[in-house]
Amino acid sequence: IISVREEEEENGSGQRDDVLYVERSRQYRWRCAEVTFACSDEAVCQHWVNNIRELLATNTSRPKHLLVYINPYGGKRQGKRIYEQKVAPLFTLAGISTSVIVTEYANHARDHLRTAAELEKFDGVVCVGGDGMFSEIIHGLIWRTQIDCGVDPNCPEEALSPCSLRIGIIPAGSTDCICFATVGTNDPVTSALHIIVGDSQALDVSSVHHNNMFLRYSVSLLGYGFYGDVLTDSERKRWMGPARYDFSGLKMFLTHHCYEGTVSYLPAGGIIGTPRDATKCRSGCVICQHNGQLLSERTEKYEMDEWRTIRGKFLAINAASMSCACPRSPKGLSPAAHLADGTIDLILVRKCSRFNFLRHLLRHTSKDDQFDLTFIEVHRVRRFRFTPRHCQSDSDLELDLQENGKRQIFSQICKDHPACGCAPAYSSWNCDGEILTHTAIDVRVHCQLIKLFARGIEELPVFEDLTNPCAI
Ligand SMILES: CCCCCCCCCCCCC/C=C/[C@@H](O)[C@H](COP(=O)(O)O)NC(=O)CCCCCCCCCCCCCCC
Ligand SMILES: Nc1ncnc2c1ncn2[C@@H]1O[C@H](COP(=O)(O)OP(=O)(O)O)[C@@H](O)[C@H]1O
Ligand SMILES: [Ca+2]
Repeated sequence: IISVREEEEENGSGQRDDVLYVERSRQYRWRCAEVTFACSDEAVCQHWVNNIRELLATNTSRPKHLLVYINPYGGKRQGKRIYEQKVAPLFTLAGISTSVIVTEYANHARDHLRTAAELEKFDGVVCVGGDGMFSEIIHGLIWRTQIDCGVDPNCPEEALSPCSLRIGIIPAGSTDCICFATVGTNDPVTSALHIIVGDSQALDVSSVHHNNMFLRYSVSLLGYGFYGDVLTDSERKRWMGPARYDFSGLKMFLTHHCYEGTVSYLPAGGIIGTPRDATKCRSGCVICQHNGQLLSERTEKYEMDEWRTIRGKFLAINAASMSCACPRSPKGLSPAAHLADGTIDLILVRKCSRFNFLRHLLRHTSKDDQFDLTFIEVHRVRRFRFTPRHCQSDSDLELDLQENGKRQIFSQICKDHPACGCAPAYSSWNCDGEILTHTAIDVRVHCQLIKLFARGIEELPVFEDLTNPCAI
């Protein structure tokens, strides 16, 4: 139930109650529906209304005051309109009060959250925008929480304090994969209803460091090579809107650059689940519950796991903290990844032909397994490091020089003179849609650090039969 309102019958014969409630619709969408109860005895009617209101008021998981940030420039620049027309009226109906901030510049929301007075008077934060805007919000919120709890947010070894404020995402960006992968659809009304009913979904957050210096947090995709290059190229084409990713995607597919480097990772031992599982992370996921519990009890256990190292030439290195499902790929980059199990799926795409890379890409859009190819490796990890070949340690470099002295010198020349048309030595990291300033990184997962107003994707009934209320 969203809310209830009473009305006098027009002919004065008793009273009517209109109950607004959530109705499930196709493809994980939710809608606001209305049912009217009438009674000739006004006292009985009033009793119904009071009871429902009391029940709603005592429900502590439902938010009453929300802090809303709108990015007016995300996606198709419709954030403000979407919020005002589709979301605000529902919040009003549900009796939720809001403080709304329309951002004026990049990082406005992040900086505001870091310093906002009386943050504790809110029950949650709402982000109207895309993955980049969501990233701003978590950077503000996580930083603020650590300072308030006396934890050093810059130290890579610190156990971070979980954030108590939940975050709601109203999708108004270009990819919106965090919304899609936690709700099942990118629909502002559905997201608003998940906020109103007070849903809660924990989410893992990865911290990214360079030489013990904090760079950023990530919740969806950390991608080097292909996805890094697509993002770098697409930023110059923001005027194209969300289509910029398809354009740059095709361009970088044709460019076909591969990058050399070393990946080392700490496998996620002792947990259940693998990246090749057929079971997916769904509402109330038992794997997330089990692994989350395990991690909170035995932190020293996985300290004993051994680091493994892989050197090679890669078209892409993708670290998916969640499935990264989005409208472009409804099953996502790592279909069996979990939202809150404390692990990342590390996907290595080794150098291969354009034809083979296309086969891999196309499988993101069909039911075929994108990992079932000889040049793909996937590992479930808790921590990983990456070093591009050209900034390895001196001893590594000496080894490389002995191996291939001439190439080393030539690639340096190429880096200084990019016009020579030779392949670049470095890509960049795409961190939830933002470019990282460093290529050598150390990544660590913080299990269930934040919470969303969502419940994970719901298991669909075998037949999505909307005429049968029992089936939904
Ligand atoms: C040929 C079809 C290939 C389809 C492959 C699709 C895989 C898509 C997986 C996308 C994972 C996205 C993970 C999320 C990233 C976002 O954080 C991030 C920021 O989002 P925001 O703008 O909302 O703030 N978004 C992105 O980095 C965008 C990545 C989009 C990649 C699109 C790639 C398209 C590839 C097209 C290849 C075309 C080859 C055609 C050859 C004939
Ligand atoms: N008022 C603003 N002006 C310009 N940029 C902004 C503003 N508010 C937020 N941003 C930035 O816009 C970028 C893209 O936002 P996002 O909502 O993710 O849209 P998209 O999905 O289209 O990339 C983010 O990096 C965010 O920091
Ligand atoms: Ca995870």
